[in-house]
Amino acid sequence: MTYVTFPEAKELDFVAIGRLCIDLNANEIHRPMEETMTFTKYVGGSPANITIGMSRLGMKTAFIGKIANDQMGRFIASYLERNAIDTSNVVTDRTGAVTGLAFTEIKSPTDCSILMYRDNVADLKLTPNEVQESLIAGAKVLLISGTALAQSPSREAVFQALDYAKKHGAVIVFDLDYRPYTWTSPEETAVYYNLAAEKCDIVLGTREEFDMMEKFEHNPEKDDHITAAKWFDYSAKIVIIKHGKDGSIAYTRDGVGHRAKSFPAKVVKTFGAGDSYAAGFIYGVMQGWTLEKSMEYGSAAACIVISSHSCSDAMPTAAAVDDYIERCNRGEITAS
Ligand SMILES: Nc1ncnc2c1ncn2[C@@H]1O[C@H](COP(=O)(O)OP(=O)(O)O)[C@@H](O)[C@H]1O
Ligand SMILES: O=C(O)C[C@@H](O)[C@H](O)C(=O)COP(=O)(O)O
Repeated sequence: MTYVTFPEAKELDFVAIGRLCIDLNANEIHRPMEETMTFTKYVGGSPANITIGMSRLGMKTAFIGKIANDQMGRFIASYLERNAIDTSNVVTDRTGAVTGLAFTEIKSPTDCSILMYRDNVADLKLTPNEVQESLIAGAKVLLISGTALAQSPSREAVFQALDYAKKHGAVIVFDLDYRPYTWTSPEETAVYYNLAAEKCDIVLGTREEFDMMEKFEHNPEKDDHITAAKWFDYSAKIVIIKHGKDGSIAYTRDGVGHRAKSFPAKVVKTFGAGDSYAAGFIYGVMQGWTLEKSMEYGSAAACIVISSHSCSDAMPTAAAVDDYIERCNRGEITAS
């Protein structure tokens, strides 16, 4: 059964809009940030990670965003280019804005946190008139990410991109990617998330992220069915609610909740799971696979990334995901 139809005659498979940042992942793991002395630098930012994941899986990709006019911004642009991502709509800021930094703390495989430095960041300065209509017109999928809605003018740039995607028939994916520190109030957050979600074909988020969106709803039991059903009155065809290592459920308009098996992983850190899952899942549905198989693919990609030190740089190729699934099926990989 096909739940989403992707436009065929478009040369670009996937374009994402949102933040391009730097992850600084602790080298000395299993200790608090206070005791961490060295970090490894990677490209970061959830939509950037997903785009790198899609590119590694063999998809033709592009990114719409804004980078700082400094060494970090140039590092990001060159990493995207080396990963075959079209950067023609990656704009350089001219106002002195900086690159967002995410310092990660890896206290244990289950206790990880992120310390964000996001004052005056370039990514939130993308303006609507910098979004290229022609790029979105030529793409099968537009992915938006919630953090870009946190401030103007990036917020308006995302709504402009949504408008172009609707006009040109791109499938719109919304990764909720809720990062509270970028927002000023829960009410503002819920309003803008809901306005954007109304326009999207596929909505992906954790239970906690959907809870945030239900600020003005009545769902006391945090029932996934109730959460998903709301979006089928708008544009959504698939709503995925993720539950960490307990897996995820994809709801469809027929009321069915599709579940897929998850895989064991030797977990180094928890972050990066959602981004790699999104890349694997979107890749799968674009191949015409069942939702279950696509979710499995996303889960296996997530296992590879959480077993690694980075998010972006660890994004697997299709051969690596296939190999991981085969090794799990042969019982060669066990949980940590
Ligand atoms: N410890 C784990 N072991 C195996 N798979 C995991 C683990 N944590 C996450 N995953 C996989 O990654 C997916 C997304 O993870 P989740 O933690 O829900 O997202 P996010 O990183 O956005 O919070 C899950 O649905 C699951 O398939
Ligand atoms: O999104 C960011 O700015 C930081 C990411 O690069 C980071 O590594 C991360 O948190 C990944 O998010 P997740 O996949 O939702 O766990």
